[in-house]
Amino acid sequence: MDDVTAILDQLNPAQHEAVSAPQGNMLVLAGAGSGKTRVLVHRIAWLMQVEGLSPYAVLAVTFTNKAAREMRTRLEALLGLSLRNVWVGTFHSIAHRLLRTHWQDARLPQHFQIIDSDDQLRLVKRLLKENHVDDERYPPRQVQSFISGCKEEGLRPHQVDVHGDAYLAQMVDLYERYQLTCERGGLVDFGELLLRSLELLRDNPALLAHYQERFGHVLVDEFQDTNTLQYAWLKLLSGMKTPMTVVGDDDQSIYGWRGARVENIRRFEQEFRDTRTVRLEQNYRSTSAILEAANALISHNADRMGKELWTAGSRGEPISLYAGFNDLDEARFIVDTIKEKVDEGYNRREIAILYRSNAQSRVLEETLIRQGMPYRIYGGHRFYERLEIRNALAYLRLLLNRDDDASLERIINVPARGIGTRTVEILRERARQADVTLWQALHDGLADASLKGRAGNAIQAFADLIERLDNETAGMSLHEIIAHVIEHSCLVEHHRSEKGEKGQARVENLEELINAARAFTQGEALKPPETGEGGVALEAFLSEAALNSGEHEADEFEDCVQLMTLHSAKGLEFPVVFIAGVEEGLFPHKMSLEEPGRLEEERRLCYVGLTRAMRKLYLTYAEIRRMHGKETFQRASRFLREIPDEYMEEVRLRGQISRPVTAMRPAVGLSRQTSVNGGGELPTLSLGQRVHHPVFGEGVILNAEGEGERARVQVSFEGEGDKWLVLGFAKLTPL
Ligand SMILES: Nc1ncnc2c1ncn2[C@@H]1O[C@H](COP(=O)(O)OP(=O)(O)OP(=O)(O)O)[C@@H](O)[C@H]1O
Ligand SMILES: [Mg+2]
Repeated sequence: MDDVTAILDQLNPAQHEAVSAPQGNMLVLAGAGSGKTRVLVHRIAWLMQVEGLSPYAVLAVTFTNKAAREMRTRLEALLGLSLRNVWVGTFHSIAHRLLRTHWQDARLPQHFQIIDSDDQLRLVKRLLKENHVDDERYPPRQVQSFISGCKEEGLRPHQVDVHGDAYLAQMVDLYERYQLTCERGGLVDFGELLLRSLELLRDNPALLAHYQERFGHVLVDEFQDTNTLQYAWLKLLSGMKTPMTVVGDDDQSIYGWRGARVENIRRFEQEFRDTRTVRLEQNYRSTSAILEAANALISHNADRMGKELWTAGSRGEPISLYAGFNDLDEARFIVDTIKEKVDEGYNRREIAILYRSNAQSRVLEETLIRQGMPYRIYGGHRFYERLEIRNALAYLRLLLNRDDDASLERIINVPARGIGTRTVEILRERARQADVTLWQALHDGLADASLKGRAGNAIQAFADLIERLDNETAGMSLHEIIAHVIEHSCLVEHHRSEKGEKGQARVENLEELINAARAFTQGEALKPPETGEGGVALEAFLSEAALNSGEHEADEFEDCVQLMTLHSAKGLEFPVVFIAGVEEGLFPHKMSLEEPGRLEEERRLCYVGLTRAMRKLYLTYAEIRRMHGKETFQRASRFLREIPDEYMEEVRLRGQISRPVTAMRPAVGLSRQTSVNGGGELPTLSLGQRVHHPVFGEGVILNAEGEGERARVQVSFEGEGDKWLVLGFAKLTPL
């Protein structure tokens, strides 16, 4: 009985009940950190150990592959045996496994290929062109999301009701052609994995019976984020007979924008027979200050399923709130505080920095790198490794050096301009034979007319574009060059037309690259360049970017700070958590303010963020942030006001040399009328104030540091950009 004791030992009575309940349908509905995932793991162990279920008979669905690996490890530890045969995975990985095993029944070629969303988009564009469909009326991204949306709802082209609507009929026609092309090429997109495996089971009664027989129990974590298709898939697989255990939290439903249906929780209770609903109310993760703050925040949402959460833990430290002068100061505060925490004895991996938008990581990453603090971006790429950033950098590299083959290949058809892989192969072959670079081969091919027709025109247009960008940017400053190139190469437009969060994030990242360039020339962020303008600065900037992307890479097992978006933090926990950029427009994200229901989803995302913290939580925001290439004044997020004061404490600066002096720091929510310096003969200035300079003209004070004679201010001048000026010398007049 030792093993059974191990399974039940570390559970409270409600968890105990859930884990050891007789087999049947069960819904565990409970708030964050109440042990839902723990219950799921222990229930699997119980089913195997006590109910005698074979490892082969368990199907467990998790949200990420990492969660699946963790679940397997924890199970092996509980049961003391190796469990390579258990089916634990994400919906996609399980569907994939089914299709690989039964490719014939699924009417797929044996070596079918999975395509990602970029491949999918390329395919859609080709179809639009081949069929002479106007891509202004039917933007490729829209067609792509229409197709994915249909698949998520389980709809094949003939099942979409067009109601005589010509526009919709065209969409459906494209969907049909897309599907035909995929069938011919043996291509399977992500949505198809699920839909195809659903159809596989539905249309093969013998196979379905086999799996229904085989799986003795189906378990699902993070059930609140399942979509319509996933729900249908579970329903089919269980045949409403195989018992299911699902765990979830309606307050943590954060993927509505991707088709997740929180209603699935209620549907489950209604549709699955004799569902036992268990509520867990004790939170084991966080201090009571953190938990109460999260409870208060989420209470601002209407239409919740209602759950109570309490903790027996201590109140702990209050949540620290820090208002940075700007995003850089915010990052400095975070990294300095992390250093203190490490000195206090925390491991770096116990500390996480969470943010709403991907682009926010750039300033944080640079500050971490500068301070020699190893970090890892969880569930995503580091800033300089992101696809859109690498594309932009490839254009810039090509401006400096046409012979950079890797960069040329990377962007020759990005955004798509009709240069196919065959043309690129011809170029490559030519270059190899003549022993020249691709750029050279391309020119030779145009000169001797061996590249002609449509391909020739497209190549010519590309060569012209690069030359034109080069000419147009001559004499520009670094950030202007970058702004010009990302705009006129149409990279921004390319991603802007992408629907949803992903495209938005890519546009934000590109804009963030302009910010990086500005900061670079001001010597704020990366190493300051030796020489000032244009090409030289560009070269220095590109080298730094290359270094940033490779050199400081921490390997997976190194003890390093964890950076991730709030979305990817779901299900995880860390002793120390920072949430950066808690500002209106950023979090809640401005996109969410336009669509009904989205604000509540942002609030749930905030609830997810707060409840990741175990012992200490920091919320930070910047009063001035560079966004979309320019400085904007930011307001503290409404979410901060929704957390009662009693759980929060404002952090003020402790007057370190590398930071602005205390007197300059405006208090949270107060006006910025704080004195920049107290010196008698110097003018009294405040952040955000307009000033006049005899040479640079009018500008706004963005930042300040140092004291007395040595105090410096950063001023954003119209037309002159940002400059740091020493107050003692600069003749600034307040306006
Ligand atoms: N009975 C218990 N005794 C001690 N610690 C527990 C108990 N139950 C859960 N925990 C611990 O509490 C923390 C939260 O548990 P778990 O991650 O399972 O919660 P969850 O409900 O899945 O959270 P989330 O909603 O964030 O996914 C974990 O560190 C877990 O080990
Ligand atoms: Mg969990």
